[in-house]
Amino acid sequence: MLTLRVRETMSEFDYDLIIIGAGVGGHGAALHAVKCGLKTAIIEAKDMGGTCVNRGCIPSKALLAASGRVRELADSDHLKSLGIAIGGVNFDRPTIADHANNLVSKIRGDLTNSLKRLKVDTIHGWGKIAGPQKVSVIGDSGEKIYTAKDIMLCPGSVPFVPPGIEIDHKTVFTSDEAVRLETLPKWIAIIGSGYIGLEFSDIYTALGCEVTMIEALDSLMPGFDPEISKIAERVLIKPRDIETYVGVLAKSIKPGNPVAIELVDAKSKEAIEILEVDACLVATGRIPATKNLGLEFVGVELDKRGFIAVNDKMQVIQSGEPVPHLWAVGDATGKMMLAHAASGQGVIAIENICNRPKTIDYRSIPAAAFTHPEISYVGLTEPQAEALAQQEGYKVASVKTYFKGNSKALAEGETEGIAKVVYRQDTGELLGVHIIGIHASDLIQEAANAIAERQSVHELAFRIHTHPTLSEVLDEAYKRAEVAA
Ligand SMILES: Cc1cc2nc3c(=O)[nH]c(=O)nc-3n(C[C@H](O)[C@H](O)[C@H](O)COP(=O)(O)OP(=O)(O)OC[C@H]3O[C@@H](n4cnc5c(N)ncnc54)[C@H](O)[C@@H]3O)c2cc1C
Ligand SMILES: NC(=O)c1ccc[n+]([C@@H]2O[C@H](COP(=O)([O-])OP(=O)(O)OC[C@H]3O[C@@H](n4cnc5c(N)ncnc54)[C@H](O)[C@@H]3O)[C@@H](O)[C@H]2O)c1
Repeated sequence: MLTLRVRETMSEFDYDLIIIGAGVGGHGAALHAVKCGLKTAIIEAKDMGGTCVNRGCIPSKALLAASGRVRELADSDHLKSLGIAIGGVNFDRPTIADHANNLVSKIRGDLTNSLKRLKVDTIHGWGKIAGPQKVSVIGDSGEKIYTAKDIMLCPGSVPFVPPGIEIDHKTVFTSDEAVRLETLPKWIAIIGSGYIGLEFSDIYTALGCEVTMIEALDSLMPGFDPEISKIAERVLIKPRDIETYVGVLAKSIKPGNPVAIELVDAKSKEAIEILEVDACLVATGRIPATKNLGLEFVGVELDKRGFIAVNDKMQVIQSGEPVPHLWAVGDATGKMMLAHAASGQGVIAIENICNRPKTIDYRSIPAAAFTHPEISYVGLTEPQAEALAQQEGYKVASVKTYFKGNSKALAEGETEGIAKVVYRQDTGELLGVHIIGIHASDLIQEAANAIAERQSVHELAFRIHTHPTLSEVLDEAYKRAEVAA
């Protein structure tokens, strides 16, 4: 059946599927498309692997790994409590930067080869829709038109720089430059306390920089469950060389030596002060890279914020209706700006293209900040769960367990942190799990799997966990919830 279908489309179109953008969204979709027997091409204008591989997850995690070791080895009290004494720790900034750059090259090479091996055609150039089932690519040798039964848009996102902020890429820069770690400024301001602000404050402070963090909203790390944000502030901010401003807007930033940052009250817009620092990282969110995609040739308009509207099957939507043979995944859809969400959406789109209807379940997609210790979550925060419960007419409960009560955490001497489980009081259904503590990014997966299955704490409390492991922090939480429910 499948072979016949592919042969039919091959006679009619150049490809079964053309993907625009070879980030993790496009790459994940391409791998799955080949498994489904689709003749596939992927178009990339810049670097294979997109943001995650070249300017995002990969280099930032390499920097966090190296700077995390420095932090650990510099913590003489912690080492002493384990009976270890070392004579100080030295590091070499360029070698740490090389570690990140080399990892980027390796992973970009692996990703490119994986597409070659699977006979996915890689086309370099700017891809855009030229009409229904038609794509134009402008590359070094001019414009070429290709036809495809289905087209998938995966153009990703770029850093958002608020008006008034001038970027010179040297003294005032975004994560695109920060991941290269070309300097270690003595004093750096970080605008925004989201994922990037938090991860880079971890890197910079471990490597001896003084940080000033400026957040426009009323609390730091506003995206996390409020209880987790509070603990994160106590563990990741207060004990470190980090000064914070909340409810404060960076109204203008002028690059130079020093960098001048005009701070105003976020609500009243009253002037606060001019801050002078050595450098500034602007980490104020990301915007979709959706300009010049030729959407007008198929009558599609972007939403108000510039995202491509999609349904849960990843079909592009116009006026509430799916546009035939047009799909979009990844950051450009504005759902969850995470690498695994992008590739997960890609897989869902391919399943639907192959007539195996599937929808994406955002509730069960986990997220993590790779700080020391880490933060992770899946599902709803407690305030989100409360709001939903009020609409749907049930009550929400939550329980907490502490890393300081866990044998493995005690053995490691890493006892900061909690796991918080949010669930429906009537059925025990797990609604959200939030963790801050050592290896939180790995611990969250079992909760994500449980939420995907809409499991209840009544079932989860009977799952046997290995002893002694950090996973018992969650085991204990499920057991407490089962008793309380
Ligand atoms: C500093 C940083 C750290 C991050 N860390 C993590 C992390 O630890 N975990 C995590 O899950 N996520 C992380 N993210 C987020 C993650 O990188 C993104 O969610 C992910 O890269 C989105 O993938 P995508 O395929 O949608 O888009 P992108 O990765 O942005 O890829 C889009 C690609 O499309 C190309 N393109 C765009 N338009 C066209 C066109 N018209 N023609 C041809 N090519 C085009 C672009 O050049 C680009 O290569 C991080 C992001 C940053 C910035
Ligand atoms: N570990 C991870 O998974 C990871 C790591 C890094 C980035 N990312 C992804 O990249 C995206 C971008 O990260 P981010 O940290 O830039 O965005 P973010 O949306 O997480 O945080 C941006 C913060 O900046 C604040 N802000 C905006 N304008 C401001 C101003 N003028 N002055 C002061 N504060 C201001 C916002 O209130 C917000 O708290 C995230 O959405 C995330 O999905 C993920």
